[in-house]
Order: sequence, then C-alpha cells, then structure tokens
Amino acid sequence: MKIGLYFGSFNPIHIGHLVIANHIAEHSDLDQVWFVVTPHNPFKKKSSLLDNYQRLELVYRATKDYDKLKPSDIEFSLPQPNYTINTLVHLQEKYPNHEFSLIMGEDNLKSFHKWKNYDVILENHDIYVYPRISDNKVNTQFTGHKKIHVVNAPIMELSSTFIRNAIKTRKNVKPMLPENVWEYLDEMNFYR
Ligand SMILES: Nc1ncnc2c1ncn2[C@@H]1O[C@H](COP(=O)(O)OP(=O)(O)OP(=O)(O)O)[C@@H](O)[C@H]1O
Ligand SMILES: O=C(O)c1ccc[n+]([C@@H]2O[C@H](COP(=O)([O-])O)[C@@H](O)[C@H]2O)c1
Repeated sequence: MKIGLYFGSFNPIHIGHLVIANHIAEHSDLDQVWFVVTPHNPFKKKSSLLDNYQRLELVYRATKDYDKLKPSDIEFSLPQPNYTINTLVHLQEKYPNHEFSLIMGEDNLKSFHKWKNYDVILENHDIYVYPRISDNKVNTQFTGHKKIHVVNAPIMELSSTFIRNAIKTRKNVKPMLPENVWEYLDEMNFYR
C-alpha cells in the first residue's frame, strides 16, 4: 500500500489540515494518509502543547468518517525531540510492504534542508508538497527534484496558533474546526 505521512503537532487539528489530507488522498496515487501526531517537533518549544493523547483524540475525531485518513501515534514511543528520519526508518521496518511518502506544506519545504538527514529522506521517499502563503524561497536544490511532487491543493490559510489565541480571548472559532473537534475542545476547556 502507498501511504502518505502527514507529520504535525496538530495542536489542535483544524479544517486546513483536513482539507489538504483529503485532497491528497483523493487526487494522488496514495491509498491512505496517516496523520502522525508529533510529541515534540525539534524546531518548536513544547510549551502550550496539549497532551499527546488529547491531540491524538482530536485527530481521531476529525478523521473517523474518512476511510482513507488515519491517526498515528507511532512517534509516542520514539525518542524526543522527534526527528522524522528516525520515524521513517522505524515505520519501514514495522511495515516492510508499505511504501511511505511525506506530505508537507511549502513552508516546511523551505526549512527542509535543516532537517536531520534530509538527503537520506529524499533519497528514499517521495514528497508531496502543497502551496502555502509564506515568505522566503524554496531552496533551489529542491525545485524540479524528481522526488518532489507539487500538488495543486486549495490554499486554506489557517493555523493552530491563530485558533489557540482566538480561544484564549473568547472568540468563536467554530467554523475553523471539524464540529466534533470543536465540541471536545469546548467541553474540556482546552486552550482557555
Ligand atoms: N492551513 C493549513 N493548510 C495546509 N497545511 C497546513 C495548514 N496549517 C498547517 N499546515 C501544515 O500541516 C502540518 C502540521 O502543521 P501544524 O500542526 O504545525 O499546524 P499549524 O497550524 O501550522 O500549527 P502552529 O500554528 O501551532 O504552528 C505542517 O506540515 C504544516 O505545514
Ligand atoms: O527531522 C527533523 O529534523 C525535523 C525538523 C523539523 C520538523 N520536523 C517534523 O516536521 C513535522 C511538522 O511539524 P509541525 O510542528 O510544524 O507540525 C513534525 O513531525 C516535526 O517533527 C522534523
């Protein structure tokens, strides 16, 4: 099976993430998209991060009605901070018959040359990149690279940071989240 790995903090997952994952699952040769919930991104501070299992619960709720979208807790048992190369090696050993690709926004491709062993990742995996509105240019070594596939997905400029800040200041964020995710955040008083 061909699996697209969508790595993220998902703090919380929002409809921007869901629209992209669904678009790629429907319009590429990937059979499934796995949302890999990352306990600790090496480039980010851990503060204001909801518990791993709560973020996983939110991803589970957001994806449960979509056959091709699955939550993954694979990084919970791996050393932190989570370097993507380690996760890919682990997954390939665990599922030797699956072919794993990465899904990332253009913003992540811009810093991809700073990731641990990015050249090894690129040698062994395809990367599906979708457009995002951001500054800076993609490193020229990646433009036109045979492993990098540009996906013509819709641009949904939302961010988890914006949503967390809005909740803190008591703004209504309901349309930016899947309904059952919003209900859970509200019920649990998260990010207030
Ligand atoms: N609105 C969006 N549309 C498409 N992709 C997104 C969007 N927001 C985030 N992503 C992508 O989803 C993945 C996971 O992102 P992440 O969990 O960091 O979300 P975020 O909204 O950017 O969070 P934060 O604001 O906390 O940094 C990353 O590859 C990121 O590029
Ligand atoms: O492996 C690396 O060096 C590396 C550097 C920066 C980010 N990542 C991963 O990229 C993913 C996107 O993170 P985020 O927090 O922007 O959603 C997350 O799974 C991180 O662990 C990985």
